Amino acid sequence: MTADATHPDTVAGVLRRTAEDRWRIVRLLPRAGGPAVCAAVVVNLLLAAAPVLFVVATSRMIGWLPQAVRDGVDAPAFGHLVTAFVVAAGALSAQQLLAQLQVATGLLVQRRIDGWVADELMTAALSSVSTTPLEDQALLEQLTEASREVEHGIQSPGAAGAGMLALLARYGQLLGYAVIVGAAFAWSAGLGLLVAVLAFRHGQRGGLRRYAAIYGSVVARIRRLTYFRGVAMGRPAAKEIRIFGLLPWLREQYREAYLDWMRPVWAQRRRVYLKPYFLYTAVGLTVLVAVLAALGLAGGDGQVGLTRLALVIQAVLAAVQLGEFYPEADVQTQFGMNAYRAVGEFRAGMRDRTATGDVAAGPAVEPASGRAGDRPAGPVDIRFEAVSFRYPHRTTPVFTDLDLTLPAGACTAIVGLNGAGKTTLVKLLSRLALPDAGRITVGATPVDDLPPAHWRRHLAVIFQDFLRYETSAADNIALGAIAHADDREGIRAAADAAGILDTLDALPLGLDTPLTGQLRDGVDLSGGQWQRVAIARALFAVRHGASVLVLDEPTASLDVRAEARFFDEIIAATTGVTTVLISHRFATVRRADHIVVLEQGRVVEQGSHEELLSRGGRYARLFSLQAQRFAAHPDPVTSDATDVDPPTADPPTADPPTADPPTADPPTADPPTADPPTADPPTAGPPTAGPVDGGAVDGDLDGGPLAAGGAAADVGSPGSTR
Ligand SMILES: Nc1ncnc2c1ncn2[C@@H]1O[C@H](COP(=O)(O)OP(=O)(O)OP(=O)(O)O)[C@@H](O)[C@H]1O
Repeated sequence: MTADATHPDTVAGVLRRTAEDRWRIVRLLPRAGGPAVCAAVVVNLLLAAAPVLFVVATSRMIGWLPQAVRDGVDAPAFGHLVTAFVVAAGALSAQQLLAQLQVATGLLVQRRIDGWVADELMTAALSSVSTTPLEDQALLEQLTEASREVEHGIQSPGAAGAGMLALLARYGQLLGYAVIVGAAFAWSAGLGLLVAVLAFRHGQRGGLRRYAAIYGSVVARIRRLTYFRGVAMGRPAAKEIRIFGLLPWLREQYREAYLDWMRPVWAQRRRVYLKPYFLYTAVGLTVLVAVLAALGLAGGDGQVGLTRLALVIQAVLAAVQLGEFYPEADVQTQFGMNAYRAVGEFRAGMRDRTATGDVAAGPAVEPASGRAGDRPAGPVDIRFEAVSFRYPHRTTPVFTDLDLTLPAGACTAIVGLNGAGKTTLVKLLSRLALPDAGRITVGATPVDDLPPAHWRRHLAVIFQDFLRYETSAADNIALGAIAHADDREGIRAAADAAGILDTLDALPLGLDTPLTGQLRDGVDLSGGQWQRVAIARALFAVRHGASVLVLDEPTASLDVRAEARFFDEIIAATTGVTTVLISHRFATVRRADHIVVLEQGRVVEQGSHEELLSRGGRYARLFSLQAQRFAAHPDPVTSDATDVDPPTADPPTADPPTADPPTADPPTADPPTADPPTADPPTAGPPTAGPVDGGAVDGDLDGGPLAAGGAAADVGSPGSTR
């Protein structure tokens, strides 16, 4: 916890920090609503009074008992005895009932506060335009701590609020017992009792506070521990753990992470718990013994009657019990306060980004309103103008002065080796990352001038790591334009265009089937089927007004037939929409209107498939390489020509081996020394090892035989179907 470091560990510093934290929690209480807080306050005050009343009533019973026994049942003393008994029994019963009410009202207060804090946290987490702040380690740590407690609700800010109210009952009782001792015996004894019990409490509670400070300082280590536990128990890793026999390795990692977390705690536990506990217990016992000794002496002298003696003894014994740990309040207030402090620090951290313009004036993620009707008058060019971008904590920029145009209503394919910056380009386009320099314009308007939520309503982006929502198939598609979730016909049309409708219709509940094996009647899909569902989500967004469609590796999980039909069935369904297609597969990109080759954050080539092939540069070589792979590794699947492209449309002569001649590689674009002609012959070796241009390993390209089949088969066919 960084806040701990800002306060010196002196008594004044501790008191100040505790007061600040508690005040912060008190200020949260109104979030639970006036009636709920009032009810909780009343219950806790009554709970403070009931045990005190019980002590008073039973003491009076003891006081009347000798006389009642002496005078018989008809005497007034017996009546007093019975009255005292009834009051004591009533106080005891009320105490039982109030304890239940304390739990119920506490839970109500807790849930309402936690709901509000969760909203605040979510708003803060989503307040930045880009996702860059969430890549900041310190900020992420605060978010982790804050959200973990809010989510589990055990040591949450709401639990701290309820715990604070529960303290009213405990300290109310303590005060009541001290007043009894003061009134029945001596005010100095009452004060002494108060001091003694508070000293015991400080020994207990102070230890917890110090423990929490250590716990806060190792929160990052807990995340590692949680991570390994999640990997070991979670479904996603279950296959690899079994295949690679990773259990012993995981066990060791978990053990190490656990020891790494606990060692600082163990190292300090004597300082934290033992020594202060002995110290404060000694102080408390001394004061207590003095009070009891004074009482004994006074009783011996006959200065204190039976009722008062019973009162004082009972009050002292009951008060001593209050020097202990309070299970309904202590852990909750300590860790709940820490969690709320983390919420505050996280919100402040996100606010700091305002200075750099990274936080939207309003909520960056606003509820999706209707997309239809919000569409620009017509598609317009999107331009990257001298855009530079570097990820935080990275020294090398991804882009330096990038200039690029995405023509309006056309399909632009972006190709490039791994790490070339393709996904980052999409992040910049959708403002999930903000340029360090340069600008992106939509028509004549800089994208920065558009409210992020407004701009994003025009975007339908499916990233490589698209989300698989554990909800119905229909919802998975409708989430592309949530305001139109009731457009069942549109959902079916999008699923149909993505080629997944028949599969979804065949599920147990059709489109209403939950797409998860974790739920009753739920069914999980294959990777390729999921990819089609994600594409359907984007198509549904387009149907409802998105005018820019971005698909990052849309065919990565599609089989060869689906990949071959991708353009005809999916891209054709979005005619007139400005489309960006990112793919390593030439079978996917070759029919795009415009192809851009990215390399190390620069556009090294662009044009149509035919133009780029005839230029004989980077694209032509990569394309040829995939074709050669196909030639070298014919795949039985692709030999089913009817599923790919008809042989007639694909004359072998259209893409002769000479498509990649040494002479087609102009020295200016690609120095011959970096890419010697002999380095790329058809028989140059295994495809994954073939060096391309200055040693760049093209094995990064996802150009397996299946992809190459489509690419090779279609060379020379008309460029675009759009
Ligand atoms: N969140 C991040 N933080 C820091 N660096 C990043 C982050 N994401 C990507 N990078 C770096 O930015 C560069 C471009 O990454 P990007 O994901 O845009 O490449 P890509 O062309 O999409 O790659 P691929 O084909 O493998 O998907 C890489 O060097 C990568 O290491």
